[in-house]
Amino acid sequence: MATGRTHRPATRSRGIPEATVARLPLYLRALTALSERSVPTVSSEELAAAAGVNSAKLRKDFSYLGSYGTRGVGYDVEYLVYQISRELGLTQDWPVVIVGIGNLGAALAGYGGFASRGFRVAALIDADPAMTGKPVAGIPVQHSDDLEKIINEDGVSIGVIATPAGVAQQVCDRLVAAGVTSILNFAPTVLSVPDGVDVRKVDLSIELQILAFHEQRKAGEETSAEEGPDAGAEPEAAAVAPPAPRGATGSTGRKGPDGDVPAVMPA
Ligand SMILES: NC(=O)c1ccc[n+]([C@@H]2O[C@H](COP(=O)([O-])OP(=O)(O)OC[C@H]3O[C@@H](n4cnc5c(N)ncnc54)[C@H](O)[C@@H]3O)[C@@H](O)[C@H]2O)c1
Repeated sequence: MATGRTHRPATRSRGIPEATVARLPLYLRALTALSERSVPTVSSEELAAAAGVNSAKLRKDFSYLGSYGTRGVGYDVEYLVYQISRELGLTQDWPVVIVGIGNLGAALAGYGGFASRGFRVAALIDADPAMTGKPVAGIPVQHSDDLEKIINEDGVSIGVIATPAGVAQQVCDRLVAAGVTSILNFAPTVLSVPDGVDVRKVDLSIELQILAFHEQRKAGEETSAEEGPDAGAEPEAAAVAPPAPRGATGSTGRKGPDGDVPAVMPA
C-alpha cells in the first residue's frame, strides 16, 4: 500500500472527529477484502455490516471524506480504498522500529500485516547483547546502545515498545529524544510523553477484563431470569462489578497522561 506521496486532503483542514478516524481502519479492512475479490461497488449497508459499524454512522463518516456514494450504485470500492488510505497517511511508507525483541516483539516482527499496510519494520532493537546480529523474521536485531543512530538513519517516526514495563518509560524517553513522535506501547505501564507525541496503548488483558465484566453481567441476568422477576434485584445490586476501564474498548478516546485513553491497570 506504500504507493506514492501523500496529498494533504482538504478534509483534514476541516477536521475529522477522532471517533471517525478510529473507524477508518475498519472500513479499510473491509474494503480491502472486497477489492481483493474484485468487487467494484458496495452499498453503505453492506460495507457497514462488513466493518461492524452502523450504516448511518458510516455515511456520516464518509461525508467527512467528501465521499457520498451514488444512489442505487453505492460506493466505488477502489476509490474509497484510495481515499481512506490517503486520509490515514497510508499512501506513504512509514518505517517502524520495534524495541524489545522477546516473545511479543518477535511475533510483531513476523506479522505480515504491518508491511501490507505500509508499515515497514526498519529495525529491531534489544538490550540483550546475546541477541545482537541474530535474525528475527529475517531482520538482524540491533543493540539498544545504537537506538538513536538507528532512528536517525532510518528517519523513523513510529516506535513500538515491547519491553518489560519497568524499562518502558526509559525506552520511550530515548525514542522521543531521538525524534520518534508516535509510540505504540504494549508494555503494561502508563507512559508520559511531551506534547506532539502520540501514544497508543494495546493491552489484551484489559480487553479480557472487559469481556469478563460482560460475562459476569450476562450470568447475572440469566440467574435473575431463572429466579423470577423479584429475585434479581438484590443479587444484582450485590454483584456490582467494577466499571469497565474507560476507553478500553480500543476505540478512540481523548488523550490521557500517556497520550492515549487512560486504562485502569492493577497497581
Ligand atoms: N499488550 C499486550 O497485550 C501484551 C501481551 C503480551 C505481552 N505484553 C507485554 O509486552 C512486553 C514484552 O513481553 P514479552 O513476553 O515479549 O517479554 P520478553 O521478556 O520475552 O521480552 C522482553 C524483551 O525486551 C528486552 N529488553 C529489556 N530491556 C530492554 C531495553 N531497555 N531496551 C531494549 N530491549 C529491552 C529483553 O532483552 C527481551 O528480549 C512486556 O511488558 C509484557 O507485559 C503485552
